[in-house]
Amino acid sequence: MIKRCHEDNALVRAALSRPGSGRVLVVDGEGSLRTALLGDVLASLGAGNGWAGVIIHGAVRDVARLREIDFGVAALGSNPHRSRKAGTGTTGEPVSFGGVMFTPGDTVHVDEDGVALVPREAS
Ligand SMILES: O=C([O-])CC(=O)C(=O)O
Ligand SMILES: [Mg+2]
Repeated sequence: MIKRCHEDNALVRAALSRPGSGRVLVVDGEGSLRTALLGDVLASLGAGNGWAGVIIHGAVRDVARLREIDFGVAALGSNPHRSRKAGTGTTGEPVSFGGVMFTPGDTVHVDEDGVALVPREAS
């Protein structure tokens, strides 16, 4: 989980550089569609490190290539602009967006229609 990485994807790269063990990285980009928090390079990095995918409350880019990578991507939209690499945000805390609180250990189901969350207590 990455909280409040507004138009800054340094923490996304850092997280996807570590072993994913089949997990989904949840990223709270505070809903900004002005810069992309992930593209094909970071998606390939995550796939290579065993991440199942990402849920991004923000934008991505390189969409045509993302479709070819075995890595799930759910995002609000796309934008070709790059993000800052300053390291804004925090890692590991619960994050909340779209009226949903994501807590480490929850299960998520994602398809083309959207995201469904199964809280840890219910699974
Ligand atoms: O480098 C970035 O900031 C995002 C990107 O385009 C990629 O991951 O391919
Ligand atoms: Mg790229």
